[in-house]
Amino acid sequence: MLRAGYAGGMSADGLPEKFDVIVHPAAELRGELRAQPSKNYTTRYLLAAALADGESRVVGVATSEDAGAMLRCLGDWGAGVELVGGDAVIRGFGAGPRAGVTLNPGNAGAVARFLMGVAALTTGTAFVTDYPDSLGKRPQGDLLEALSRLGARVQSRDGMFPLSISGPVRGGVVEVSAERSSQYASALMFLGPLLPDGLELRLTGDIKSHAPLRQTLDTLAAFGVRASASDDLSRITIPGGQAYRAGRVLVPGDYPGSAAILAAAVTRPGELRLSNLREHDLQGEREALDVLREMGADLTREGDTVVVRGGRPLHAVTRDGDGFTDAVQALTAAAALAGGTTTWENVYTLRLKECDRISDTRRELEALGLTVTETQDSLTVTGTPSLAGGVTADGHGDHRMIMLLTVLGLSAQSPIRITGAHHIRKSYPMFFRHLETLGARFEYPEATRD
Ligand SMILES: O=C(O)C1=C[C@@H](OP(=O)(O)O)[C@@H](O)[C@H](O)C1
Ligand SMILES: C=C(OP(=O)(O)O)C(=O)O
Repeated sequence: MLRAGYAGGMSADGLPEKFDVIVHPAAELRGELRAQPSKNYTTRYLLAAALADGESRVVGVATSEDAGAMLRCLGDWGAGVELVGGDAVIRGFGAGPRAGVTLNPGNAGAVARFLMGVAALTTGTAFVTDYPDSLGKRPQGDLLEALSRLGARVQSRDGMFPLSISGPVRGGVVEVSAERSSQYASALMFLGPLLPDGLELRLTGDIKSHAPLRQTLDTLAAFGVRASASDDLSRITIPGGQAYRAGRVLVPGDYPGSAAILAAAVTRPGELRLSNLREHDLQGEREALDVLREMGADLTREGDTVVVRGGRPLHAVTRDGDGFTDAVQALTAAAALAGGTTTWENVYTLRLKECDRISDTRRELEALGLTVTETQDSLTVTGTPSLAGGVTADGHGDHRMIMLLTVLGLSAQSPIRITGAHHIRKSYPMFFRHLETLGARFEYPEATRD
């Protein structure tokens, strides 16, 4: 089976297997880029293609580790997986993934959760991860509870990996908490149409990450699955006995990763044209453009191309960050270089991602000399017009933290070293290469953390 992304030795980005990065200050960033394919649409389209009978083509798939994790797990479950040019051709297993398989979704939270939902179609699937300190610490209990209320047998280590799930289940009405992650509800949405009785989902708690839930509905529709939802998404109805319809889907550009490129471009002099970012897109991180504009950035749109004229002074904002959860780290970099004090509210779920993106951000920014405070569900940063740099920062094994620290390094007076920078490959393998084409300079010494 062909795999996306890193496959041992040197990877497609031409960088070593594990590396730190030394980020040199950039006088300016100038050039044109095409946004990489969306992580969240890639994972969804690949899964929906596997749940269809017949052959689907997912055009322009991401080459990130998370995409690779999904492809690997679907292959292990019995799907035919072939990479042809930039596309994935998937021969689906329909409602019948192989039983008795152990899946390893790597460090991919959404991939893991979506597959856990679908595992209720099997008479036993085990889940392990080689990231015990990251995915292994993320909570799965809300989804396991919903699955067990539907009649699945579940086993786990205190609601975390490693775990196992056995069906079959019939479906019906079920509650699932959406307070810690939307991925639990998305997981059940992928499962629902293939159950005899379908699913009447009741999302409980203060629902977080509405945008990815709408992307899941969008994906179901793209594969011919009927589903309806209340405006606030607290009730989602998926009739049972349906089939996913195989077909051809095109992955749109990735807003979360692009938010980091945009944050870099607005904070340095120069000009960037970033294409492949469609205007009417359900990715919540599209809002990053509005936030940067509100901060004072010169950012315009020409169709699917975003044009940035960088180096304008930025000022602080206060925003609810839940709608653009995967862009908060990128925007925090802009906030750290802006005048005034920025607060991201309603971002508690950031604590439950690849690292604790509230406390770990505070620690790293404080080490860079910034003033940062946190509450349970907010992060506040006071910007500085002049960042000294000259320090080593911990990437916390988290691609979004690495993006944040890289953007800061480009604006610092002395280079910043970021440990474990290879974890950028989880979502954006070409991140450093893309910035290099704009004029940034990096060194890639041996990694000093895993
Ligand atoms: O459904 C998805 O693809 C995702 C949902 C979000 O997670 P939460 O729902 O946990 O916020 C997001 O952070 C993640 O990167 C991808
Ligand atoms: C949190 C993220 O991903 P996931 O939850 O899929 O691991 C992310 O991409 O920032």
